[in-house]
Amino acid sequence: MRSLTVASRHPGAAFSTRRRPLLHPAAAGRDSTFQRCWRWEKTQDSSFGSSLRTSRLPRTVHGDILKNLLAPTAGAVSVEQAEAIADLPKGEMWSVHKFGGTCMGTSERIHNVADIVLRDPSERKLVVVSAMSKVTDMMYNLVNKAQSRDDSYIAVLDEVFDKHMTTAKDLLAGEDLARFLSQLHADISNLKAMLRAIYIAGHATESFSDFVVGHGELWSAQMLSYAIQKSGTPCSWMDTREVLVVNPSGANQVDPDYLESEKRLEKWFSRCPAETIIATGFIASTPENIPTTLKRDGSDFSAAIIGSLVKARQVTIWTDVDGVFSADPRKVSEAVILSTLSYQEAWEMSYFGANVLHPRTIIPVMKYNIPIVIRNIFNTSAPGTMICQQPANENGDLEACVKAFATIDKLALVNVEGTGMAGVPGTANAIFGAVKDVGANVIMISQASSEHSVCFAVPEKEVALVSAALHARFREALAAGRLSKVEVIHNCSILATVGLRMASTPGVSATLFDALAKANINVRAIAQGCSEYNITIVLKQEDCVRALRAAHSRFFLSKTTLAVGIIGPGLIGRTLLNQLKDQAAVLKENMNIDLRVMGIAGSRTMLLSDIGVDLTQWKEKLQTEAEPANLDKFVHHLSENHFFPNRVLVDCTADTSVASHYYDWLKKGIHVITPNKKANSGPLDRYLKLRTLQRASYTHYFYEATVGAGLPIISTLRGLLETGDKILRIEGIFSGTLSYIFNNFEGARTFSDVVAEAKKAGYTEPDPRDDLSGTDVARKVIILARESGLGLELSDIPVRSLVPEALKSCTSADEYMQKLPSFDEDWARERKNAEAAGEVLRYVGVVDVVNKKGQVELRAYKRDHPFAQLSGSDNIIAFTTSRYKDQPLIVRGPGAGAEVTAGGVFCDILRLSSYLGAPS
Ligand SMILES: NC(=O)c1ccc[n+]([C@@H]2O[C@H](COP(=O)([O-])OP(=O)(O)OC[C@H]3O[C@@H](n4cnc5c(N)ncnc54)[C@H](O)[C@@H]3O)[C@@H](O)[C@H]2O)c1
Ligand SMILES: N[C@@H](CCO)C(=O)O
Ligand code: NA
Repeated sequence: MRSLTVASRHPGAAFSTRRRPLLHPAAAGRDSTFQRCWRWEKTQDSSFGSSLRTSRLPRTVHGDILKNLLAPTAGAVSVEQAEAIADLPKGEMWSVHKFGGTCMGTSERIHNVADIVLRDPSERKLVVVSAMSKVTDMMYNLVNKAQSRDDSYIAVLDEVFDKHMTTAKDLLAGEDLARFLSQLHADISNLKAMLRAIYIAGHATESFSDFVVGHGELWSAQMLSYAIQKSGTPCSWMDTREVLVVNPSGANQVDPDYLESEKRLEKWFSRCPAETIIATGFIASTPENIPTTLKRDGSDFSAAIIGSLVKARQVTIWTDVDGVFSADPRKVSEAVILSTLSYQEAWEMSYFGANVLHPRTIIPVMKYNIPIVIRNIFNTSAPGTMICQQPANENGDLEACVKAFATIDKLALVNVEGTGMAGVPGTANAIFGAVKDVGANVIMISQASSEHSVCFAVPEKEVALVSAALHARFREALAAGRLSKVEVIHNCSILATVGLRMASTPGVSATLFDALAKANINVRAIAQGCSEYNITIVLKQEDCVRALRAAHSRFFLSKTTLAVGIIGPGLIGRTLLNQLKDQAAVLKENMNIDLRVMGIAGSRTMLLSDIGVDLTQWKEKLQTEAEPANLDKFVHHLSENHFFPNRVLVDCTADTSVASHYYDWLKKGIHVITPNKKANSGPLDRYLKLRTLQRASYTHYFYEATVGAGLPIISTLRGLLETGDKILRIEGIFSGTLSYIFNNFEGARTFSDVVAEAKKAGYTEPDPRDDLSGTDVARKVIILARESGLGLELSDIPVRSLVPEALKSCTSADEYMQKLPSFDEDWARERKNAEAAGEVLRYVGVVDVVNKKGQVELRAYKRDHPFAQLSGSDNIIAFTTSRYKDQPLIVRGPGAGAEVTAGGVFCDILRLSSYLGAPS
């Protein structure tokens, strides 16, 4: 696979390749790596080629000239080597290699190629080579210049000469060098004469051009052959125009004539029995012996055809990538090299933009089950990818059924709809006839069996013509209402999932669509042929990379990648960031969960990252690299990062305005996790709207830490409800702060001291009056009440406030804390009254589900009551239900504090990961 470039499916531009812009800044940083991994193949039918092929001379005239010109190279096999061999040597002993232009780029590389060939222990080796890199383009260029009567073709030809002369001088010596240079001189002077003729005529025929261009291969084959001979191994070179016979079969395509080629090959072998043969790639002859080429990827094709003619043991295509990737590694950093691919899979992959091997390259070898191995010449330790009949590593699991993913961008969907199509033969014919008439290429087609609509994808640049043609073709049907519309959906992409064994394995498509649904990706159209090698999905172009990553991670790594945005790096937020920092590597290693904090937003500044903030330095970076906080920009940054299929915002503020955005975030497909109680205890209609939206979508909203911090309160309640238990009453101490205060308000201690201590310990809300006023507990009661199905508002809960009337008007938490000691006397009195009765004070909340009520109050409990036994910031929550009627289900433990709360939020993040497909 040389590039994962999407080739346009336009008939005329079928094989042009274009380098895509780098998509991932992280990938840009690794440029050197993927330079190596993703080579951009030179285009052999470059723009020069097409213009050259338009003018034609009568075959007989220039055919003769060319036959004569061919004569000098026909002597490539030395007479001394000629020896009659009765049978063409075939079978297991042949190993075929193909080295592309990059492999043959310099004398050093040619030397390296020679080494690789010599190291192959096969009895017989046939090595197909391309021209040195850039030479084919230079050759087309000089023909183009000559036919446009541009004198500078001579300079280009000199350049070509110099390049080969310098390389040969580096590589060869003595007689070999002299022989090569004399051939080179002869060829160049022939070419000069020929180009001069083209210059005078002002045009070149396709055959003239092919003849000129093919010299690149003739020279590289000779140089390699001499280089191998230098080591003492007999080696001949083959001008494949003598052997390979092909017939033109349409625009830019040829069909090999296997029978004729086999005969000629037999003849060639009878003259030259060498065990190591270097053959020219790309070039061939017509049945009339007129030089031609095998067009794009021609050398791969040459190797495959020759491989099939000699029934080779294996065809190795040497290139500059380690093998075929499971997806474009620029888009999916976790893409893996596939050890095997079936012929059909390789075929599908190349069609879908992964330039694995041109499909036609596979046809000749497939017939004889000859494996093709793609290997990296710059990394010979990599085993490469073997394309063969049956993938070798079958382990029967679902994941192995899907081999790879590919994408095609810049498409439009066309939808032709109407009731008049059903049961009317010829509708499809009329639609696609109109499409053909404007020369557009149809990439996928989908029609439901109701026959109510036909939907198909074409390249975006062709859709305007297609739409106009369809409107013209169906004007009457549209006017009469037999067709309701011809609709175009722009900016689409295709995601293709490829795998031979999808056909026989249930659940593949379910898994695929599940991964997409969880990444909140909308599927516009689907196509799967009955071969089931491929499931094609059309989606919005902006979703394409995310879809690719979601699907890839689901099948290949089960790695759930989650982009996390953290809002409010206060006590809980920063504790969570530290916990994430400590645990991220373990999660990645053991659970295949890749958590990336893409941004941290405080109230004044925010820090954004495209690949994930370095959590060992987030605090410093939030100082030095931050920008002014802007929540819209922050959310946009997270949602527009298409490299991460799943996004979650973690709201660690206590802010009502932040909470008011949850609805929009969920709507955008961003999951929300929070310890902030404001959304669930705010206005009931808003809460219900939020829950309704979330329940109807694939987005998740988790808020375990809003009640009892890290204690499993919400999840316990959910478990009871979802399994059909009936909640009768929930009663408990829900405030860590107030629990701490009353557990420690003993002996000589003053109330204000203990409050200050709770604040210092991180139990209180940012403003401790939220705790002391009972509002915080009331919010928790509301959250649990609503969770239990009660439609209560915060104002429905009677609350006993512990904030003295005089302090309610304090403008800040600090002022409140300063003034609090003046009320210590009052508190001491209340406590003593309780103690006199053998009781303790506890601040409790009640959800009375039976009577649909909630309540928050300060109560006195006997010393032996479970509520009197608490310590620290313990919460205790008792669920009385139909099943737990006599003895309530009790959850108890620290219900406030940085570590336990952040731990509860972290737990929600992992819960989300497992909902998204992380292993349990
Ligand atoms: N402390 C606990 O034990 C505990 C337990 C359960 C739940 N909670 C909840 O956790 C949340 C955080 O509590 P905390 O103790 O960390 O509070 P905190 O005051 O230490 O942190 C809140 C942070 O949010 C920032 N912030 C406020 N508004 C913002 C905005 N609009 N945009 C960006 N940032 C904003 C603040 O600057 C601050 O850094 C609260 O909702 C609280 O109810 C806390
Ligand atoms: N301030 C809260 C934090 C936990 O929600 C408490 O004291 O319980
Ligand atoms: Na909890």
